[in-house]
Amino acid sequence: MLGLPDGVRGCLFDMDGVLTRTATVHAAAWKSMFDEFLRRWAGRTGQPFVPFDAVADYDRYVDGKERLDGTRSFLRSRGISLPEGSPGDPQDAMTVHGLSNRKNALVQTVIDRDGVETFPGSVRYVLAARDAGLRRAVVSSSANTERVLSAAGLTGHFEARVDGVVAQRRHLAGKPAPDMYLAGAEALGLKPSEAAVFEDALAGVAAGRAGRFAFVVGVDRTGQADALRDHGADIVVSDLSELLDPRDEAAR
Ligand SMILES: O=P(O)(O)OC[C@H]1O[C@@H](O)[C@H](O)[C@@H](O)[C@@H]1O
Repeated sequence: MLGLPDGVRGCLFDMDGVLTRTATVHAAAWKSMFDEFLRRWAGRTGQPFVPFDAVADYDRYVDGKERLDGTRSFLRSRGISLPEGSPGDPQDAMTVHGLSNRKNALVQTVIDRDGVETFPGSVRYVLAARDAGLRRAVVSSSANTERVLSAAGLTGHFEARVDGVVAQRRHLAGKPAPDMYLAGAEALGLKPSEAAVFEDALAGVAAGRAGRFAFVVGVDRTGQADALRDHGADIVVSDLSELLDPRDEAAR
């Protein structure tokens, strides 16, 4: 049913890049923040300025991870060590929290200004899953999940949400650890062997694999199908509508 193996009773959807067209908003905000920082860092250290690559660096170090983990992971890739700082740090502070706060301000400005677009094929899939009696949760590293789902008009489509805010409150390890997806399955009353994971990020498919979920669907929006498979996707599609029965699509 719906392109899923028998025995699957629920779906765990990542949000940015799977349900909503917000992965590009995040990638642009990361680039803008890191390039500002890297210019300052080059001026301070005398090393050349090498910009953040919004595709390669984003996919490898940042995508799918909680905000602070993304900041730490990219800085580590450049051999840069900054103090952690604290959550209230100003946006120009040269700390992990300061850089992360700057990136979040950029994301929120764009979301509030431009709103959020969905992927129509994903919305059709979620509705088909509901009609088929499958349970549905959103499992996103983003602390802006509630805001994004609401701006996209999707809030009512899901029975549970495990996001960056919940993960912090419950001390859940971020993706690529499986903990957030395990919490999503639990919130739906399902075992991992009864749930499918839908992910566009390498860290996310790795989390699905690590949690031994029934099925991991890799959603390839950027031409990284092989990498999604290598990190744990059982199947890769470019849009969730590919998993829908064309007859159901015609009737919808
Ligand atoms: O900064 P936020 O909204 O808490 O989101 C954290 C991360 O959430 C993930 O869903 C995105 O793939 C990342 O790009 C993003 O950085």
